[in-house]
Amino acid sequence: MRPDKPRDPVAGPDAGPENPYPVRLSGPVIKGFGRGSKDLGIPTANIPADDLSEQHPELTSGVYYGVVALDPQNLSQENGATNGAEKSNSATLLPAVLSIGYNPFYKNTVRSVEIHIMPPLTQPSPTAVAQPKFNRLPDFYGTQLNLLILGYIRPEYDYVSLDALIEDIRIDCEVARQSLLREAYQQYIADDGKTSGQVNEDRKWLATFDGASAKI
Ligand SMILES: Cc1cc2nc3c(=O)[nH]c(=O)nc-3n(C[C@H](O)[C@H](O)[C@H](O)COP(=O)(O)O)c2cc1C
Ligand SMILES: Nc1ncnc2c1ncn2[C@@H]1O[C@H](COP(=O)(O)OP(=O)(O)O)[C@@H](O)[C@H]1O
Ligand SMILES: [Mg+2]
Repeated sequence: MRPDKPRDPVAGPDAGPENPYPVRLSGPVIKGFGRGSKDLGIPTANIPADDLSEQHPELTSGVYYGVVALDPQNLSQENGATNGAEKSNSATLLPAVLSIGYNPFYKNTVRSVEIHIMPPLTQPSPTAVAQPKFNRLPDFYGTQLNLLILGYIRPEYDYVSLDALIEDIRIDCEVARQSLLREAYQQYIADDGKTSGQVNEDRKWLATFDGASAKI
């Protein structure tokens, strides 16, 4: 059960991602149990978790933050995730908060990787208020998703109620946002012209789909 104590406003060191982060994950967006939008009002893009334990033993079950890119070739033109960009080769990098594990509140028997994509950091946060509106984009099932995990937030918990789970995910969104707004993390999303070699490599990887490098 979730411990009854206040949450830290940020997670991970201010200086930037610490070993083993950044961690790269990618896969096609698949169907989950259909609860994210329906039960919680919080859509999560699920990607396959089959090889996770072998490929990434460092990713223990829990909540993480990072940056995602969706393959622009597979997104419809009206999809908000492209920020109105044409159905072309330009990938948008967006902040994300995700859960890896068995969702103890729902007692799943299979592990899942579920990513909630947040609005750009330049927009006001819709989850900073007590009556949050979680970000909703047009559906993008089947689209390739690249994810760079930059830090760990907390373990997964069971909750006394659905409202308590939703409130903790709302706080996760705020922790992810405040964590990513730090200079050493923001450079993964917004190119300030000062990015170092490895950060550029990670940004390039994020925008690469099926061997083709998309423009960012
Ligand atoms: C940031 C974040 C944190 C989450 N934390 C928990 C948690 O602590 N315990 C839990 O049971 N589920 C947690 N979840 C998972 C939700 O229960 C899950 O998104 C929901 O069951 C939707 O599943 P679906 O994609 O299969 O429909 C979290 C999800 C997100 C996006
Ligand atoms: N902000 C968002 N973050 C993640 N997925 C979103 C978002 N907005 C819309 N979606 C869409 O909603 C789907 C997830 O909804 P969800 O209710 O969790 O269903 P499922 O159980 O199939 O994962 C995603 O696969 C994606 O197509
Ligand atoms: Mg989902």
